[in-house]
Amino acid sequence: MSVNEKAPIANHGQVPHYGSLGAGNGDDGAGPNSVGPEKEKSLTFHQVGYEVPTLCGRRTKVIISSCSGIMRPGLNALMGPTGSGKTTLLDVLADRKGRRGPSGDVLINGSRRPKNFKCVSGYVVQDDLIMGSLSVRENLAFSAALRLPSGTTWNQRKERVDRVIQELGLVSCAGTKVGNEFFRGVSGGERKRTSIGMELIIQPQVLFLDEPTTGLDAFTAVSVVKLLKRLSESRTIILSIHQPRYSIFSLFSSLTLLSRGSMVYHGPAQQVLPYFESLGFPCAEHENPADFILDVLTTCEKKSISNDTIVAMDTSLLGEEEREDGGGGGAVDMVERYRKSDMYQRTEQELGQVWQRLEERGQGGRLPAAGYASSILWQTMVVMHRSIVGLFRDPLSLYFQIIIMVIFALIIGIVYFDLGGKKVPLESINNIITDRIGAFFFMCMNQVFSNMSAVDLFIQRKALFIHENASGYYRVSVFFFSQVVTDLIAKRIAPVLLFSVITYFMLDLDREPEKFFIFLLTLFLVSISAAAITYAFSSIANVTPVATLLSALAFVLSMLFGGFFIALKSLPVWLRWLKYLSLFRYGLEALSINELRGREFYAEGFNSSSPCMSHTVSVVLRL
Ligand SMILES: Nc1ncnc2c1ncn2[C@@H]1O[C@H](COP(=O)(O)OP(=O)(O)OP(=O)(O)O)[C@@H](O)[C@H]1O
Repeated sequence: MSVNEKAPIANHGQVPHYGSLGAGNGDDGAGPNSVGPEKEKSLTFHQVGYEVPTLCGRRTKVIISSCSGIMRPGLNALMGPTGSGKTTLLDVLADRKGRRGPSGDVLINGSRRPKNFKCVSGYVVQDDLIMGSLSVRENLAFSAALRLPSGTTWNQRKERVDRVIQELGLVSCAGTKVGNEFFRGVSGGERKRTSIGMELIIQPQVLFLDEPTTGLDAFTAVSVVKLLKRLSESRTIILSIHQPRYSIFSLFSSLTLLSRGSMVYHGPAQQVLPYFESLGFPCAEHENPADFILDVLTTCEKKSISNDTIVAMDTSLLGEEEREDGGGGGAVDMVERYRKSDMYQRTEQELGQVWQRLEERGQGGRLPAAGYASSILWQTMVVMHRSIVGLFRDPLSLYFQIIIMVIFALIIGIVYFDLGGKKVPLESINNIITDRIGAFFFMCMNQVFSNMSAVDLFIQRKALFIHENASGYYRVSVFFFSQVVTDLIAKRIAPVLLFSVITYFMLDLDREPEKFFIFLLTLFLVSISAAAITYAFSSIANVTPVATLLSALAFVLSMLFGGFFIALKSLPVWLRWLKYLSLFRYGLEALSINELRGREFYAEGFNSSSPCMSHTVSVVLRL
């Protein structure tokens, strides 16, 4: 029994449910192009295109153009040679390409897609973006916690998770960690099924999958597509796929073929070979249909790119007409021929009727906007809980941060050990200030540069965040807040506390409790400010080296204008304002004033410069 059939959870009005998209599974002979009373129970797309600006920005590059069709409940495959636009079309249909770029209309059950369609549809990305340090069950529970309506009880959520685990055959590995690049977890097939399960939690009526068989061995790939076939009995599944073997191809209900961004076939998968044969491309008896189709399309594409390449091309794959006319036309011909086919005309006619009905309904043609299923507070709690669990499951970076901080504190403590109380030897009188300022400078430097470890904070999980945010798990602010708070408490604040205690007492700084807390607060603030700079670069950069270099540049400039290496008054006037941006300046000044203001130091000893050699002097230094 499918997940959908057993669903007992009431929809509490937060996530619109669009009802069944139709009972047919695409194998009932109706096919995607049939005209009939069920035609609106589907996803239809009308003249869909996608363009991106070129590098020079003045012109646009067309990635897909004028794609129209109908996807009914069943397994709808998008196929085509590499770079033909499968993923782009899938993303446009799933409303994942933003506002600029896509054109055309996508309708669900004959109505315009709701705003935030992402919240009510499922999308499984090619790379299986799931948290590796959590188990299969924990990942599914995370999805259930955020994507089921807020009125859902804890038991109902658990029940839904259990059912998905059973449905997808994940019972034996439910408690196993998914795994990541550092440690092995579940198998590739189990990981893919977990990704599918993350989306099935919300029982989407439309499920998109980008190349779900990539990276899987042949047997696992077949079992995953068989699973999808079973799930497609009650929902529309649209998947892009590159070159499936026959056992997978035979499971498809409908097939959409793309060539260089245009559709060259859209109809029942079983009719594609007769269609190609009618164009003069007969498939050999034992040839895999998918291989054959891609060979034909690739050959035609190559042919249209350059007539020179036809010399090296396997012309046996061309139709009779192409062989006779010496190879003109190519992919353009395939598009033109499809547009002249009965299949295309039938689809257009049916789409026309759907469109007409939409226009008759006037303004009521859009489905109610979908929203986030849970409140911002709940999202923050759930995402933060996952961050904390993830941190403690993989605590190496946390331990390392603490160990490095302790080592640095001990080094500073040893080098500047016992800077002395009130009384110092006369020959050290000059060192009272310089040693302290030197120690404070190194403390600030340590606090600032140790935050370089935060450059990965937003880069490491960027892909996961983009996917989850695009799928309507949580808001951007929720992710930002949860990541920052977890990182600050665990990796910034706790190590500073240790560092402060060790250095303060080893250096024997002023023992007044108030001064110790100001010292601690100053180091906290320096550390947090440096972390904030690193977070900013981590958010805007896509790769760690760029974020690291930008952070290092900011810190070095901050150090330069901190007043330690050069007196700020010696700087050129037009550069002096930079001191206001220097973390080091604020940190150094605060620590120095805290330690030195109002203190008195006594120096006593033998004065060698005195003409009277036995004279003893005492100096009182008041600051
Ligand atoms: N934002 C973009 N800017 C420039 N070119 C793009 C952009 N997005 C896609 N393309 C180009 O559009 C074409 C189609 O890309 P798409 O990823 O949709 O193809 P695909 O059929 O899924 O390919 P594959 O099978 O290799 O994954 C490719 O040539 C790609 O380089």
